[in-house]
Amino acid sequence: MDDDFAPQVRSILRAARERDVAGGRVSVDPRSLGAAVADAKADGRVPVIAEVKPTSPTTEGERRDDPVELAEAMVAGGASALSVLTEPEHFGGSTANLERIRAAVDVPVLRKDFVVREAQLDAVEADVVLLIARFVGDDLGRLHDAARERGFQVLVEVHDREEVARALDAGAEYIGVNNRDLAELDVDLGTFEEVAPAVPDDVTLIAESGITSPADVRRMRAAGADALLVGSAIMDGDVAANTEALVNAEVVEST
Ligand SMILES: O=C(O)c1ccccc1NCC(=O)[C@H](O)[C@H](O)COP(=O)(O)O
Repeated sequence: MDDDFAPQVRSILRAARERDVAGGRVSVDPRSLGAAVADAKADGRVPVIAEVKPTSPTTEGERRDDPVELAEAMVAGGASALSVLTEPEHFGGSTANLERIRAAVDVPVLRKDFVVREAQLDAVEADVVLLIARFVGDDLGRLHDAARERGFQVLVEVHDREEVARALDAGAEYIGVNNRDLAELDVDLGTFEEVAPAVPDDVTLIAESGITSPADVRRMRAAGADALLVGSAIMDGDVAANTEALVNAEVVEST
């Protein structure tokens, strides 16, 4: 299976498989992601999940600002929820960052990492955890159940319609379609447009990766996205202003 992935992704997976977790089982009382998305829609804001992403295999350099200050600026810019990278080797993240951010803000916080074993769910409390269908293979249902038993909401990330079917079999209530192809690391917003019709209306559907402008936001929303997960375009420059521009992408100017 790993041969299908770009070398950077194979390296991420190797590191994920080797990462140990000390400590006991977590039990989470989560802030509702569904309610945060619904509140934004009711206010005429685009539901944006802004990502604290210090670096990545496809980003040059690393943003070294205090992650809590970045997170607070994203919330000030209108983000409905945050995604926080906890993967240390390739994304400059940490579980400590997530703990500090979750204590500082009142919006739901997604733990963005590459969980491949049940024990890794216990690394830190978060409102939502990510499971990547392509990485966990046949373990998706078991890991989804294990995460739900701990109280987490679960975002299942998919890249094609076959993975949507597997996510639904696992009981997914939140599905993210990643526009970034983990085999090649190419980004194509057409992926979301192709896959979204396979997701039932009662699932909260999130468009992930490659969203860089208000026009991209409108394109993903027109294709059925309930919410958008945006990292690089928010992290590049003034994070509050960048978030605000995407959150207000559907505001019609009155003259
Ligand atoms: O972002 C990367 O370079 C990357 C490389 C390999 C595997 C995963 C990667 N990103 C993970 C993500 O899911 C994104 O951080 C997230 O969807 C935001 O994407 P973007 O808005 O394009 O930064």
